[in-house]
Amino acid sequence: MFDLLTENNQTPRIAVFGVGGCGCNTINQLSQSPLNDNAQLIAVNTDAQSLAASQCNTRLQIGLEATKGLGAGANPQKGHEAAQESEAQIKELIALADIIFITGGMGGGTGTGAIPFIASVAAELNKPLVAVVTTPFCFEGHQRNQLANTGVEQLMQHANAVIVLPNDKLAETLDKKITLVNAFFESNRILQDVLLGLTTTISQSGLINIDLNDFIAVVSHQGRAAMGVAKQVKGEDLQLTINNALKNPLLEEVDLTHAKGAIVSVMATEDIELSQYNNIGTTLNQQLDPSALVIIGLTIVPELDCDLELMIIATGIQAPVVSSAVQVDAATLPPPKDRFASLDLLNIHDLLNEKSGDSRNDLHYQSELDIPTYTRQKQLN
Ligand SMILES: Nc1nc2c(ncn2[C@@H]2O[C@H](COP(=O)(O)OP(=O)(O)OP(=O)(O)O)[C@@H](O)[C@H]2O)c(=O)[nH]1
Repeated sequence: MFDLLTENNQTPRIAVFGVGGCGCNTINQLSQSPLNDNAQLIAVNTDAQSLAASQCNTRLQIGLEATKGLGAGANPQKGHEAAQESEAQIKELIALADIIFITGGMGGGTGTGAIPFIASVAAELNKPLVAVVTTPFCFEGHQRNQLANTGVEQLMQHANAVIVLPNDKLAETLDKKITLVNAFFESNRILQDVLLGLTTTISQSGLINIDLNDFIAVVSHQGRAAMGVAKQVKGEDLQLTINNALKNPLLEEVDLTHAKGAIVSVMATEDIELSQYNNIGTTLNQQLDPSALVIIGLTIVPELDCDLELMIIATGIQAPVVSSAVQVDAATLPPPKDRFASLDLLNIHDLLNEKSGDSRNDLHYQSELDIPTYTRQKQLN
């Protein structure tokens, strides 16, 4: 049913699980990107039809008995049972990797129920796991938002780090007139970029390396994680770039002073000055918990089209999160029933699959979303 890379080489083996409709969409789009050979994409779903449309080589249908291949019907309990039923296959896939990334949308049945279960299996096998999940749009209703919040809480009990990207925040960055399908598609591009950034960070050999052990040391602080990306254009103040990365509008508003660790990946031309490099470390140390472990990797990219690019992942954030999902005012919403039925999402998923097939050479979108250079360069090669 699946075939995972087992080659024993120096670079860590990364398994990227996309779970449920949203997770499978994201890794479908990710499968179009030039990923390192050490990263294996694994589509996991209860929905046989959606899985059949996946472009990933490794596909795992979970819970054949529990769901009959028809999805979990927005019931996280069903999603959990489905993953439990397929525990043996999940274990086998996790055992083959050194680090696990997992992505999906919280608020439905499969992702919300199965992602925390998969994270618990990884914890049992002592494999580090970083989750990147979305929370529903406000218009999806109070019920989905509540399911999503419960799912995130459960996930945090098992994952090393949980990066939450609220769909509303993703939408804020898009044109107000964007169609619903395009909003999902573009938000998947952002998810895709976060995952690509993560896998690249630990696969790349730089001048100052971030190796797997560094990465694990920082993500080992359980709790929320936040990730920001920014570019320093020529002549811009470095401080401004660092602040832009720390105040990434895509992420939940987290208080970084509670962060216990940070991984910083710097891409720069060979002109980078020692003082600039030091400045990044000093600024971050001022913004984070004084005891935070900060690791800064540096990769020289001679043909970089800006002075430098920063990717910051802050981990171990335990303080309450100001989340748009939590702030939903039930009184302003129509009756608390699920207005975003899974059937609608399925249709959207079909359209997204078609769209991701169409977009392989669509560099117009990429420049619009300011995809980091390491992604673009690989795509152009
Ligand atoms: N950004 C983004 N969010 C999505 C996408 N599809 C679904 N979502 C979000 O993820 C939540 C869960 O939807 P799905 O992933 O389709 O649900 P599921 O986990 O497959 O669960 P079931 O359909 O109940 O089996 C939704 O409420 C949306 O907020 C997508 O393609 N992109």
